[in-house]
Amino acid sequence: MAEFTKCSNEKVNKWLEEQIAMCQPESVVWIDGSESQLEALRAEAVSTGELIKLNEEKLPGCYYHRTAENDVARVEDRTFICTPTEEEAGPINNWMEPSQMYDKLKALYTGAMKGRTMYIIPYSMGPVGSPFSKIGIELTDSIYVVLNMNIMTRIGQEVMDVLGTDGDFVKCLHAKKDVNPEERYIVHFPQDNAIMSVNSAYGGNVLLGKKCFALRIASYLGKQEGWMAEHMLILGLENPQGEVKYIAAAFPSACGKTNLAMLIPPEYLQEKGYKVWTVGDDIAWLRINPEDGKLYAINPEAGFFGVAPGTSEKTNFNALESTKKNTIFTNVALNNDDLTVWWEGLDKNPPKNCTNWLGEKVDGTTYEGNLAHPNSRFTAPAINCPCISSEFENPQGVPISAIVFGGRRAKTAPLVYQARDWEHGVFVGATMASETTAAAAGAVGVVRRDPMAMKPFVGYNMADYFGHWLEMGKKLGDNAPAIFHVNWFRKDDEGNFMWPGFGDNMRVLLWILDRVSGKADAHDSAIGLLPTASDIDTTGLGISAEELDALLSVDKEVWKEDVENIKEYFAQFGDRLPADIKKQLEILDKNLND
Ligand SMILES: Nc1nc2c(ncn2[C@@H]2O[C@H](COP(=O)(O)OP(=O)(O)OP(=O)(O)O)[C@@H](O)[C@H]2O)c(=O)[nH]1
Ligand SMILES: O=C([O-])CC(=O)C(=O)O
Ligand SMILES: [Mn+2]
Repeated sequence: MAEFTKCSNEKVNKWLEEQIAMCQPESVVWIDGSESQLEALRAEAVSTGELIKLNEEKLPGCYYHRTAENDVARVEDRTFICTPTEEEAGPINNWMEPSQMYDKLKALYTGAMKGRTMYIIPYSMGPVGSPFSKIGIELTDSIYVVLNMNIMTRIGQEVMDVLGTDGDFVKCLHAKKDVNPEERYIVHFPQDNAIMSVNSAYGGNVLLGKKCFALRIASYLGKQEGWMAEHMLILGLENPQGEVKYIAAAFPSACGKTNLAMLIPPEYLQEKGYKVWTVGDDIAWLRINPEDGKLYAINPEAGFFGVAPGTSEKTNFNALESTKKNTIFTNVALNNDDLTVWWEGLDKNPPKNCTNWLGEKVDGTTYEGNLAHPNSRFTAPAINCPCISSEFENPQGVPISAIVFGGRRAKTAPLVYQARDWEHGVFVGATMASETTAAAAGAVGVVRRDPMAMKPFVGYNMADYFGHWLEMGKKLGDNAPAIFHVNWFRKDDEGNFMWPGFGDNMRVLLWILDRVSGKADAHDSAIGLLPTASDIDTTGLGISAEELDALLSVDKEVWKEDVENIKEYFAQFGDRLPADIKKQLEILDKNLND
């Protein structure tokens, strides 16, 4: 068995011994987080071709990587929640009895790291040492994973110092193996605080601090411990008086979280003094502060794992700026002449001498297909972001004034509406639906129900998760943030987006905050509280009153169809579905038929 240096925590040592015995790596290396160690790993990855060093003048500290053609997105049908009983995982998660799954995985991991190095990455989700942070240790045989985890989380010896001799940690094991999709598994054992990933090298499947820990395991812990782990961006909106209010928003993958989190207000609002500050772009951990009883959020991550295509100076200047140094690009196109990167939507100049995401040398100016994969990504340090919030490292988090749900709905959902109260808001979240995107393997553009944007990420029974939301509302009482629903993706009959989106979404955020502070009116409708069209500021937008009315319209017939779909969806939860959710469905049903 490969030698390894023991640490002062016996639980860690015991676990390491078992994993090393099973995976049989040739050598074992602790990641201490030092720049010299990371630099040596970058050089090694470049020497083997795992990474390509990009143009040092144009993209200092940046690297390029491609994953296998069959390994470019999360794989939901290979993702398992292995609770002791199937009931606990619930009807929308894949489940297998834990000991059976451990046996299956053991066969796959045995000898999986032969001839390779196992890296031990201690990492903290949340600022190191914050009372809200949690520690994981990921074992991996991929330098790419080490370097990405270094950007996405806080890693190294300082984390081991906080863990101490007796601290608990989430056990994360990743073996890249041979990326065989038939034997790919992303498995969570919530009761054991353990995650096992094998036969993939794609980010969402292998950066185990992110969706696996910070959402699936953390949502389970949150239910036990009375807090929430959510698929939410966090932004601060500063008004001309310099006051900042914070909004948390849950949208499914590739539905605009990173974009909204880094929004640049339209010019006329900038001139008035409005600003947006980014706290997080993907995940929020929310807790009730015992001192003031309000809901506070931290971003447990340290970087952005963002969708590259569609990111441009125009659509998301701040995200693009964030990728200008110390960033890893995955599955985008490479410009072979000057070693820079390109993706669809960056600009109108695809590189002529280009390597596409499949690794083929092509003429990018005439190539027919996508040069970058639609789910190609950048991994960028959050501190690169020009609008990173001064509260980004605040261990207490930021107070949340409004929660926003949203998805891609060509019809059905209006631009924005408000829930009547917390219970109704939980129902609005629970009945979210969205068209599928390239972020997960499978068909794109199919409407599916995605409660709170957590369908792929909830670590226990979804019905109990609704119950937990309701419970949190009871605890928050009058301090509960207002809840809204938005839809930037409504389409006209020709299939064009009706709302300009991006920076102009600020106009909707302003209505939301005006509602929170009691400055704006709303009128009740079958589905909730709708803005009066004149309350959405359309200055300089070039959108007519009729167009805005259409964006805010609620077609009862379309909604009635949706209700039938909701009923079917809820039926799978049987008696576990909370009574308050059933009651809200009856109210909606009645409102639509009145
Ligand atoms: N039409 C329209 N498209 C948008 C808007 N905001 C984002 N998009 C597009 O939606 C896609 C995904 O946006 P992101 O902000 O990366 O989505 P995300 O929710 O962060 O995705 P994940 O990182 O997968 O969780 C990109 O192609 C964007 O250009 C908008 O307001 N309107
Ligand atoms: O986890 C990933 O692969 C990327 C991501 O943010 C998502 O899919 O929501
Ligand atoms: Mn994102």
